[in-house]
Amino acid sequence: MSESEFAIETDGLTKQYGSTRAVDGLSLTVESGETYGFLGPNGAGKSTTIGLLLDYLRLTEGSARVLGCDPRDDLVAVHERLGVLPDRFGLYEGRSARQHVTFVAETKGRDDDPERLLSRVGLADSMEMPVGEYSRGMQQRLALAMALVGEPELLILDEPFSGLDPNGARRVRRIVHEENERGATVFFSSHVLGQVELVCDRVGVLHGGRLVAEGTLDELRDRADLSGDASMEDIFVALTDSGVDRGGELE
Ligand SMILES: Nc1ncnc2c1ncn2[C@@H]1O[C@H](COP(=O)(O)OP(=O)(O)OP(=O)(O)O)[C@@H](O)[C@H]1O
Repeated sequence: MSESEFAIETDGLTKQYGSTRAVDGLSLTVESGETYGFLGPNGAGKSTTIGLLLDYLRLTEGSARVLGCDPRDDLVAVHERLGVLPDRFGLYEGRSARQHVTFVAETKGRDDDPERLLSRVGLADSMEMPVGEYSRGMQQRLALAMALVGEPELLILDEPFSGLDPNGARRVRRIVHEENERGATVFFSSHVLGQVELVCDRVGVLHGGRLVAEGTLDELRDRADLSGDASMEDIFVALTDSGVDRGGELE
């Protein structure tokens, strides 16, 4: 276990692509054991941030720590303790879901039961089918099952609700709850605001590569000057569409 109280810490994290600052001086902390929703409109920099946390991308400035480790130095150690649902995941079309999960378990040196994990994501009945025959939502759920292998300390999920029907989304919400109950930290990006509202302890709102707000839903409502029954969508629009100062953080 890490000695850090933070599962994720970034300080001035920046990624420059030519003239585009995809992530611009991002400083955020995700506490161990919390469920943190990383929200932002298309192009806000969510996937780029996740890529930097996982060292899939090289940062331009600043720093990141994941489970107390610098991902640039401790890549293998960090990845063993992580479950990741990437933005773009690759599957072997001719292989079954069972083979995919078994492969991940072997790679991580774990003995998870593939059937149990695939049941959790609702794929038990189709786990022997070639995944090339899966729908988009089924592939997404398989990718989540692969992320769950080895009871990771930290789950980093890029848009876990994309492509899911309401039943699939409900199942994923339940998994997020269960993983959190078992003690895992869950960090996920989304623009599906309703899902974020239902599962997150805290939310960070990214806009133009910068954190425009961070806090509990109640704190964000206050910051956006909205009433107590304002939805996550109201908050999101107020914070990303108005003149709220960029980079402000909640107390
Ligand atoms: N490889 C790249 N080269 C140049 N610009 C890039 C590259 N990858 C991302 N960008 C730019 O960086 C910015 C942030 O993109 P990113 O994919 O991180 O956003 P996002 O919040 O994940 O968006 P979405 O919700 O649409 O997935 C965008 O302006 C995007 O065009």
